[in-house]
Amino acid sequence: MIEIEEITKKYQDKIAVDRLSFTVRPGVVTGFLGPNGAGKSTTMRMILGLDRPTSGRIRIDGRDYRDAASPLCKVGALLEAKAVHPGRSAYDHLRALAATHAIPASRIDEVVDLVGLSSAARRRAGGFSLGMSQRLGIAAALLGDPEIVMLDEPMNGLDPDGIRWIRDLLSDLAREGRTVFISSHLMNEMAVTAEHLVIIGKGRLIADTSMKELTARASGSRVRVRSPHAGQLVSLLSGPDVSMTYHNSDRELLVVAGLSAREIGERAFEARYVVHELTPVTASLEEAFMELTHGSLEYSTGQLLGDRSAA
Ligand SMILES: Nc1ncnc2c1ncn2[C@@H]1O[C@H](COP(=O)(O)OP(=O)(O)OP(=O)(O)O)[C@@H](O)[C@H]1O
Repeated sequence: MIEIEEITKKYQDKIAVDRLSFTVRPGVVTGFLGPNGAGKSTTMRMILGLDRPTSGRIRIDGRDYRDAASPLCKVGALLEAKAVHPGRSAYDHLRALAATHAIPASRIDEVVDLVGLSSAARRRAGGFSLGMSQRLGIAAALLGDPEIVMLDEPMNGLDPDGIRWIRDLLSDLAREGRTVFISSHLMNEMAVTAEHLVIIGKGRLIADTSMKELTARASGSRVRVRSPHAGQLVSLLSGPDVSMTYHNSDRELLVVAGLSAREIGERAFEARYVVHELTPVTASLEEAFMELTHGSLEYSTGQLLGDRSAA
């Protein structure tokens, strides 16, 4: 378990992380989301003890990470895939890491196999593609068979096969009871990989919620209605708290907010209008994310324009 309590990180005048608190629990994959510059990498570096919070406290299974006797076996992390000596082979890179923790050579073979690098393990890591470097970084993170796995943008550079592979790997690790914490910009991938989400913007917590709750909350009560009487339904359903989107390109389709599918169906039935579709709309993670982080973007287009007009 990772417990973050009120951490703040300042770089001179810049507040990168601002009184952030959340807990990452074992047994589920937790996604860490936020727009560029939100403070994700800074938070991950602080969890690993690579950066010190200006204030606040981080505990790993109840203790400071720096107190752990064998850090690689406690937390396996991938922060920067390209941070590997370019002249070393993948195998030698892992062997050097293993030596610091008395990890046997058999474990190196296991992780190399697990990440699908067996045929490339003797090649220089400097010549690796981003996808291969990611696999090597993940192998290094898993080397100590850690209870906690923390990966910064692990899907970066992976092809669709690679993404599916990492998705399955992360679910397996969580199912084994490990704590799995991953950041990603790929919303749609996060939607099918993470069960729980921590969303930050400008260093602050925006949401700490399950994927299901988040998309349900963002979807509101929109309903897709398909009917040959869509025009008449607009008049029938209109009311003070109801808004409707009528598509010029598809005259049978209506999207209604403010009424449930049940209410719409009953009213249409009473007025004897045929309805071919009544679908409650669930927001995609991307839509939910945009809705939540709107206003938390460090460099949004609107903000840039605003800054210019003020100058
Ligand atoms: N060493 C540093 N010195 C000064 N400012 C920094 C430093 N590291 C990070 N920052 C600033 O802190 C803020 C958070 O950066 P961070 O890299 O943690 O964000 P992020 O969410 O990981 O972004 P991205 O998704 O773009 O990687 C940014 O405004 C960044 O410019």
